[in-house]
Amino acid sequence: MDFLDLPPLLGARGTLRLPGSKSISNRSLLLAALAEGETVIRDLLDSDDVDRMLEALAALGVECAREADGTCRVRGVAGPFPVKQADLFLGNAGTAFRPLTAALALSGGEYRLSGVARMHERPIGDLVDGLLEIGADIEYLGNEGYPPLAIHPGQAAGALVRVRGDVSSQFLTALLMALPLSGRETVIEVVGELISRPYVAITLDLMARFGVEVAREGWRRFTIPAGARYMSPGELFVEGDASSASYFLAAGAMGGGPVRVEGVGRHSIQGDVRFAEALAQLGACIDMGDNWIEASAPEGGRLKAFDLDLNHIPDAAMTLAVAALFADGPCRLRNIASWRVKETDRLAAMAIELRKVGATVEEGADYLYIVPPARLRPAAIDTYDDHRMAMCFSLVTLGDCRVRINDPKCVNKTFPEYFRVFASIAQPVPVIAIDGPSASGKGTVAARVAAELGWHYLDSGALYRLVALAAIGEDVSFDDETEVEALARELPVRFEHARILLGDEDVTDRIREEDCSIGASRVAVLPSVRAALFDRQRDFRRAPGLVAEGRDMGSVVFVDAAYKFFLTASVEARAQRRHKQLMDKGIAATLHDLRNDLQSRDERDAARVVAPLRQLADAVLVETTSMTVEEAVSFVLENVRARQAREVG
Ligand SMILES: Nc1ncnc2c1ncn2[C@@H]1O[C@H](COP(=O)(O)OP(=O)(O)OP(=O)(O)O)[C@@H](O)[C@H]1O
Ligand SMILES: Nc1ccn([C@H]2C[C@H](O)[C@@H](COP(=O)(O)O)O2)c(=O)n1
Repeated sequence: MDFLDLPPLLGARGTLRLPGSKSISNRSLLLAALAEGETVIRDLLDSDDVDRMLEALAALGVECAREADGTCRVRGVAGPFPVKQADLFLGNAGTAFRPLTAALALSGGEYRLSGVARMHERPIGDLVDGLLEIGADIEYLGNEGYPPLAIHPGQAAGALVRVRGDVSSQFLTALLMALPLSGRETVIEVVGELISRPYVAITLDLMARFGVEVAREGWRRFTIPAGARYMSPGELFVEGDASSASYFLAAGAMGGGPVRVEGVGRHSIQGDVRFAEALAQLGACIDMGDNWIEASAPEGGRLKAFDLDLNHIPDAAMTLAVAALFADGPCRLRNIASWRVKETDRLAAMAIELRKVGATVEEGADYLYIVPPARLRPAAIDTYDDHRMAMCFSLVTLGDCRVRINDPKCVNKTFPEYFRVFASIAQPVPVIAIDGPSASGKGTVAARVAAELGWHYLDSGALYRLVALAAIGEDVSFDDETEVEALARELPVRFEHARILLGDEDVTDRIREEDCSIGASRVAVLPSVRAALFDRQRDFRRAPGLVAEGRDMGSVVFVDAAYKFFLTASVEARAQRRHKQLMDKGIAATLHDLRNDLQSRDERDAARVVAPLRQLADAVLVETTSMTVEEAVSFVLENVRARQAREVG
């Protein structure tokens, strides 16, 4: 399984340009295709769902020319599609599948529409029923009520059509966009309460831009006038995606901010801009311009607990489920039953994954009740082939908590560049990685640098020494990888101030003895032991920062460390330092033996296949043979501070 590890963050701030709205992109493409004249669509979203729509339109005889800058020129066919036979694969793109079903039912041809397995689990029966009512001929090729579909030439002709509004507003959208093809006056009556109304508002707004004005009586009855024909508006700009904006606005509210998104603003036609209002209700500071929105943390720092009906912003509401983890009390998200028929059953998926990071969650038929944990827990998040799950859970990192996002490429559905853009506003908890050979002084220097900065300190070598000690205690051979790995996974270790406890035993000095030194370098060559200690080491990364020392801090465990050093000294100097260190502790050793032992450990550490000791190209060399401890500490601190100053400047 492909995955992406995201580090814990100190905060978020910055400005970004949003990708185009998926809803507007796919609606615009279809309307431009059915219209008379050429439409130049600017800032079209570049994503999987839009690709599916473009492929379908090409197969149906519509010329669409896409340019690198996000412009797409569509030569409209001025009515039903000219190609009368086609087999269309629409992936998991609901915004392509539903409207095309309706438009093809009125195009008088033989068509087959299919998608990925999940698309075949998403209901379409209510739309098909509406189309059958007006004379369309549609056949289910799999399960009744679900894709795939075969559409045959029918007599679809308008008049009166009824459609349910309480499962997906896309059914109504599909009928609205397709029915002008009949040329007759058609009335659509919504049965049941219409959900996600803002999405229908987008449809009506875009239809009007293409010259078709729909008369609306509340949200129950819509009349398409006789003789309605789509006419190209010439040029059309796609707004930034308001649902995608929600992750960044939430990041600003949860991570200090300000975070500004460009591409949507107070005149947006997308309902999800109202996510900003919801955030404001949680106490976030929101500012809005014509084409931007900005969010910062509440005055008191913490978001307020909430109980909200979120029917009007079903997609952006998912972001609030993660925001609930940052609230000052339990939160309720109500009226979100539509989540169950989206890319996955989002109610179930969200509940499962929120629990993984420590929340207590009650999952109702149409609500979630979320009790935030006192402290978030690192977890590997499953994303269910749902782009929004992946994007939402990236925000957990703002709780000083690392997360692993499984199958991160699912964001390609709507926002292929998401993680790159997220990284551009993220402020990771900084790491100073100090690697080097034995007895070079890296432990002494790292501990002092950490104390000076008030950061956390990781002595990664101690973990390998502890594994060696556990192996000695359990009489396990250092070469028995399976047994040693099991010990490494279960290691009952606690770091308490300057003391190290294994179980209840204080082993701070014991692990420095020679048998543990040699054992540590032997167990450290075992790949599964290194893997077993990987997350344990990464858990030391906490605000305000971490100084980590060892052999592979900069190369493997904290590859993204902001500051990397390679601290070394001649083997002679190191042997003398170790000799003095042992003498001071009253431990007998000869300089000759220590020198040999250091050399063989260095060779083993440098020669092993996994995570060998080496100086990285991006690590600053600290050659300490003729430096005092104080000089080495000052060198590291000055280097870090100089770079911090450059970054701020
Ligand atoms: N620049 C230095 N000059 C002189 N002595 C030093 C210097 N740096 C460290 N020392 C001393 O060398 C000894 C070994 O240092 P330390 O234990 O920090 O090394 P290390 O690289 O962490 O070793 P190991 O990898 O075995 O854990 C300590 O007693 C320390 O005080
Ligand atoms: N990141 C690390 C840290 C240590 N080791 C190995 C190599 C050493 O021989 C042994 C003990 O380390 P020390 O306490 O001397 O720093 O553990 C490693 O492979 N990777």
